Amino acid sequence: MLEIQHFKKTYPTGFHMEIDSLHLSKGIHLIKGENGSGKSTLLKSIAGIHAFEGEIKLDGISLKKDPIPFRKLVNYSEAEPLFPEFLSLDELIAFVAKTKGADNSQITSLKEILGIGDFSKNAISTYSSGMLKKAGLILAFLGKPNLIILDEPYTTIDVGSQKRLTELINQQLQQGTSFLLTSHIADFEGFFAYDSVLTIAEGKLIQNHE
Ligand SMILES: Nc1ncnc2c1ncn2[C@@H]1O[C@H](COP(=O)(O)OP(=O)(O)OP(=O)(O)O)[C@@H](O)[C@H]1O
Repeated sequence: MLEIQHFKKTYPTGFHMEIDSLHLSKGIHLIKGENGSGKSTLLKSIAGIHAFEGEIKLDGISLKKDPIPFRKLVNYSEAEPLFPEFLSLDELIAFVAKTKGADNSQITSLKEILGIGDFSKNAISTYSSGMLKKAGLILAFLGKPNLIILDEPYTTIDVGSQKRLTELINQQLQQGTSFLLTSHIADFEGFFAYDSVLTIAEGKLIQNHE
């Protein structure tokens, strides 16, 4: 599903990340690591947000050679999403749904599962941290992506929403979508039957348990 070759990323602050070779099969994968180890850097690179050296391919499509087809296959939810404050979530959903090919029935169903009520009509500037997280999550599920990347999906959402999110991820997995997740929740390894668990430390992949 996902292939990474000769990956390098350096920030001006001095942080350096390097992964020589990584291949992840179709399914669900967990990325673990301490604060500042490089998890979000890797996820943002795979999502096409950060420039990097090397090659990233999803189902044979290269992010560098075919950036638009690649981005159509990957959806991403940030750990701490930021959106233009003057827009409402409904406006954001309408925009992303058009680019990702999501229909109204999918939008209605996702809103119900994630517990997104009338607040989606209001400007983002009025949202609580949980509402903002739900905004990032719903956008990541729109359309039919091959890979959904969720950075810290469970932080700040309530317990009921956490349970429904777990069901949603399992449902999408059965329909053939792959997932790449990170979490600092202590028992997160027990949440899903992961196909692999990767550990990152100081910008290096130190373990890859199949
Ligand atoms: N835009 C940036 N510019 C410069 N340095 C950055 C930038 N983003 C991240 N870093 C640095 O890169 C390193 C890795 O950060 P990253 O956000 O990938 O870690 P993380 O594993 O996701 O951490 P956390 O668990 O705290 O979310 C850190 O040292 C951080 O300071």
